Amino acid sequence: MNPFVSIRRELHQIPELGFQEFKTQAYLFNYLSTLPEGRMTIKKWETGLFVKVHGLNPTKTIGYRADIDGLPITEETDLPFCSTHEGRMHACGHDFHMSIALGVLTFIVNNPINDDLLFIFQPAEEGPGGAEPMLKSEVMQEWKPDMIIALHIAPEYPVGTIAIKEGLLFANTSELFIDLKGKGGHAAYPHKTNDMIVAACALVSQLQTVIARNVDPLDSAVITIGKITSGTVQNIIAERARLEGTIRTLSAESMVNVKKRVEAIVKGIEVGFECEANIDFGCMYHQVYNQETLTREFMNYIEKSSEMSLYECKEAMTGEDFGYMLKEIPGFMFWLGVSSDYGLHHSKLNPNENAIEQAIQFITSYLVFKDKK
Ligand SMILES: CC(=O)N[C@@H](CCC[C@H](N)C(=O)O)C(=O)O
Repeated sequence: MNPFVSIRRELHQIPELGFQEFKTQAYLFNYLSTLPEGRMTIKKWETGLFVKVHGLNPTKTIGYRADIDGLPITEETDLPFCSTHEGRMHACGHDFHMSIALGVLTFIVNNPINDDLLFIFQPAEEGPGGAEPMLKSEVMQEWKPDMIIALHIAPEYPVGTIAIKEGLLFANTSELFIDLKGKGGHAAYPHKTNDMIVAACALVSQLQTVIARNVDPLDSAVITIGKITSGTVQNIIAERARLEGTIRTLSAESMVNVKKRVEAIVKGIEVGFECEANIDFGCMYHQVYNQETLTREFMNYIEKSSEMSLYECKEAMTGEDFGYMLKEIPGFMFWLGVSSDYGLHHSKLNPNENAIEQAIQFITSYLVFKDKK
């Protein structure tokens, strides 16, 4: 078996949430310690790592970022190497991202190029966001790369495909947490209570009118409520409800407008249901915007290669805090086809592992091409 497939399987078994990636960090660190000393400098940052691979005669530094956190999902794949952490799963492919990054890093350590490379193993991409604080860290300021790249697995594309576009690739995002507090009581006396389950249901429906009626149909936005918590038992009217969700917009202006509308609607619920409401917009991610020249050059490189097919995709409503890095450092992100029947954030996501070796070879050859360019 390809060693980086084994590594992926080992990492797959130990998914950890954002800023709790202690075992993952130790695993990465231990692996890196097996590589020849002298060619690398490793610096720990929170639960992540910066690894500088020293070039032979550097004129620039190329950054490569891999995110390392898992999701609060109970895995349902039945794979022999499925998650050993209850209620946690690498359901967004970060196990792939890490093993591919280690494969590329290993190749370059053993076959040095002229330029320096900076590998960034970043915690907390799923939230609350590790990219922005990592970018502001002293290490990054000292080792700031001249360009930076990252990939994300794409279950919907076949292995051997890279999907990418110039400019906007991923949306602006904001988390959304809404707490409602009313008056609970006996199920048989609704007139003496303010039922927060009824209020929460009304709120979910009304929030969808923001997308349908307040956003230009030629723009795009999403409000998803992914979790509602409320109630204690079947015959008690719920005093509290909590809605957890996310807002996505293609433009930064739309995000401001959508948030204003969310606030107005929540105010209306407060008045209409005589309850207290609190909104917390949680963490926000800047859009992922691919720098045009570097992206076009990469696309041309794919087209000339026999290893990968290029698919020029549309932008997606997914979010990625890599957007913060791209805001300050020119570069791009791309989708790597891994053909899985189940999508990202699904408990049965099962990406095709053949994509790992292919990606390592392709990215390595691209870095060699970029060397000294
Ligand atoms: C690629 C991907 O799936 N990223 C996540 C990022 C989540 C950001 C934040 N927790 C939010 O929900 O807004 C995504 O859900 O798109």
